[in-house]
Amino acid sequence: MCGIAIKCIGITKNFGNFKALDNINLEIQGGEIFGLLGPNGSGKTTLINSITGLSRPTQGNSYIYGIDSVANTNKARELLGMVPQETAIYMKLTGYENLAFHADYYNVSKKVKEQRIKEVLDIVQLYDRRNDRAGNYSGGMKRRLLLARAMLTNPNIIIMDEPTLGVDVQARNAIWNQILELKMQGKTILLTTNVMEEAEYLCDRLAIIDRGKLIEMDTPSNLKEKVGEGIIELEVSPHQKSLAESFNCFKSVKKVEDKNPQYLLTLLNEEKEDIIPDIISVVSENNLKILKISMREPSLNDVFLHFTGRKLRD
Ligand SMILES: Nc1ncnc2c1ncn2[C@@H]1O[C@H](COP(=O)(O)OP(=O)(O)OP(=O)(O)O)[C@@H](O)[C@H]1O
Repeated sequence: MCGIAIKCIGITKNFGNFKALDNINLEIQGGEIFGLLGPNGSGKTTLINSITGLSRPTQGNSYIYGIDSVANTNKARELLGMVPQETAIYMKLTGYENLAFHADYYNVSKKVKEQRIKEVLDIVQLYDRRNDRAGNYSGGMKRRLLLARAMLTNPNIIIMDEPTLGVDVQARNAIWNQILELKMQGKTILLTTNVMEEAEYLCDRLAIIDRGKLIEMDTPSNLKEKVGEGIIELEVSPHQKSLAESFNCFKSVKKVEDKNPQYLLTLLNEEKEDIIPDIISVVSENNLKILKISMREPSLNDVFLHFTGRKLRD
């Protein structure tokens, strides 16, 4: 479905005196994979709960394809599938029974129920294990069962709260592939994550969330471009504070950070290749020894640090 799938206007959420969300505005286009990237406690779950109508914002409104998700929660939810963070599964029921229960709850007609459950179990590769108790599934299998459940009613939008939380690399890759497959089918995906590799690999656009505020919103590559063209990591012996000032004089250096024992030099777009010999000269003029020097592309961690002054996972 094209158009604006999810829209938040001025979402603020207070818990007592604590402001968990502060005036969040965003628009997610149909067919996008959109990520909310932020550390633990930054407000990601609170925001998706506001979007799904699970929690009423103190101020502001969210719309799912134009339907107000608080005023018209049931109608908005018909367009949504939700993968919650907690393992909200009936552990004593089998995988199949969990889905059948959900299908009945959402009034999936008897005629299509069995076929649809088979389809979603096939997609998440749990069909062979359908008759095992969900309590005996691994962490990755439980998350895949939740994904199957979210897909059961074939919703246009799937919202996932930390889709790969606590799963191993193999299960993570399987979930990532399933998310990309959903995008190929034209679904809109909103996910939360504090894992930069996940955000980078999956998301068309990201909103950086920190302490309840939306700090920046763009594609991963544009966000990285906003930081700079490259990052040089330099370590010298002995570490000398005044060196940072010398690097600041280079015209292709945008910012120098002294993260003793390392200096981090963020580079501007031009002339970045020429800078390494200049750095080496300055170091040797000061009679210091280079222990390490390397240049790399900015990461989403650098983006987070740049915009918030903190690391994503401090
Ligand atoms: N029901 C509540 N009552 C009081 N404070 C709450 C409540 N729910 C969330 N908070 C607080 O709001 C802030 C945002 O929490 P939230 O769960 O949205 O963060 P998050 O970014 O999803 O974190 P995580 O990555 O750990 O899931 C936190 O400081 C949390 O303690």
